[in-house]
Amino acid sequence: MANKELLALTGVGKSFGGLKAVQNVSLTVREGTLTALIGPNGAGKTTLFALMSGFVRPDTGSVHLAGQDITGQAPHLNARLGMARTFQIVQPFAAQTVRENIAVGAHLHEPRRAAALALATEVAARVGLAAQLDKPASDLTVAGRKRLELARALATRPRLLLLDEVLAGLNPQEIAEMIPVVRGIAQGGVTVLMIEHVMQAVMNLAEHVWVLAQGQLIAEGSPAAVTSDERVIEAYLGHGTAARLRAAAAKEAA
Ligand SMILES: Nc1ncnc2c1ncn2[C@@H]1O[C@H](COP(=O)(O)OP(=O)(O)OP(=O)(O)O)[C@@H](O)[C@H]1O
Repeated sequence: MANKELLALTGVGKSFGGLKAVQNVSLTVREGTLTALIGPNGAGKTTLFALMSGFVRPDTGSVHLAGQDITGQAPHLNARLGMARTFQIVQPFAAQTVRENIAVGAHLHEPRRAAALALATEVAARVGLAAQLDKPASDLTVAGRKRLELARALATRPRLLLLDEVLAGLNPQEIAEMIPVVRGIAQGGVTVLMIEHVMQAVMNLAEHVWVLAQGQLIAEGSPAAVTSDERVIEAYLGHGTAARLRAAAAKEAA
């Protein structure tokens, strides 16, 4: 039997002035899945995350979390319902330790300081930051900051985690090290939806992929299916690319 619907978007749209950043997007994220949202630069992915999580109110359509209408509801209320989000640009409290930074997330459900710090320690182990807990956040490398961003979100004990390019800016080795961290989070029972440009990670991790181009969903399916979809190739590489690639392959085979 298919898993329960956790997040459902119906006809969601948002314009900025004359620019239709997201248009009529409907999709359903099922509980316990690890899925991805991909698309060329400026396709509307981050805006769609903002619409899901309440940072931006949609002009049209609705957003439901576990059956509850949360359309336009403020992010901190959505966080209480179990939705956490990371940001592309990581901004830790630089002077605070890694443990204290993670505890900020833990305070969502845990008012007691000692308990929040204990949860921070536990979460740090899940993202490979256990050895860095007492360092100031400013000492972390880019890869470390990405892990910290993940840990802060995880410390809110989310049911649904929205990851906005957690692999951006990492080198191939750091990416390879981060992939099992993300998989481990999903295996721990958190539903994960990630925006990701690193296709190796999408192929490796996602069981289902949505493709956004110019604000609209143009394809969805398994990673293998969407990356061989002509509309997707054209959206990334420009009109006529699929035909050119086919012609080049035919020429090579001849
Ligand atoms: N607050 C805003 N005001 C005006 N325009 C915006 C705003 N936020 C996003 N946009 C525009 O909406 C479009 C979609 O942007 P968005 O950041 O959602 O795309 P993206 O797919 O996340 O891109 P990238 O992969 O480059 O991060 C872009 O043309 C962007 O310039």
